Amino acid sequence: MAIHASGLGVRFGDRWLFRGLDLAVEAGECLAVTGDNGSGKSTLLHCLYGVQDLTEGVVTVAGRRPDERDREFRRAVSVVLDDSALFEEYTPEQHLQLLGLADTTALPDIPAVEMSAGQRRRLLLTGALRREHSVLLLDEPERALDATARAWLADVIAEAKASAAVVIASHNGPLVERVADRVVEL
Ligand SMILES: Nc1ncnc2c1ncn2[C@@H]1O[C@H](COP(=O)(O)OP(=O)(O)OP(=O)(O)O)[C@@H](O)[C@H]1O
Repeated sequence: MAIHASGLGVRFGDRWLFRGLDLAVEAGECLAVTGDNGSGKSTLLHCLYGVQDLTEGVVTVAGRRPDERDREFRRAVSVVLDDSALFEEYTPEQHLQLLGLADTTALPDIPAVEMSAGQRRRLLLTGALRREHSVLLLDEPERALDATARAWLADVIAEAKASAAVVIASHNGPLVERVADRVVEL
């Protein structure tokens, strides 16, 4: 099982965001996490990437305890959690070169700092989707994308699912409908 979690719980102060959550996702599957603003979707993805401590429960991702400082873990797990993971002075081509990939994005040849929110999002998603991975974690991947880019996104997630276990947090009904095999509502 690529992602296995049992009895997950996160509490901030005296409020449990979620508790007693069990998850199992294998390669070839996409789990969508849905729920209102503030229900804990991003927090759950952060737990799966090891950047948020659990209050309760046990989780393994790609056979390991999530820890973003662990090279082997990072090698297996591709993520887009927010838009901060860009080098502001680097162009799309330079970003993709860092991953050993050719630039096929058709994004403008300008530094990230000058790009629009949707262009930044597409660059991050392209890097995460095209680098090798066995687990893919995407937090609101549709954020800032126009209709054309949302259609592209649904296609590339459906493709990625063939060889990876995928978890997306999303507010986008059509995307969830298209790519998700199962939905967990927080
Ligand atoms: N480190 C923290 N300390 C205290 N509260 C936190 C912390 N991180 C998140 N929260 C709270 O937990 C709740 C859930 O946040 P989270 O970002 O996981 O929700 P979400 O479902 O992703 O929301 P959205 O749909 O708006 O993106 C929010 O009320 C947030 O303020």
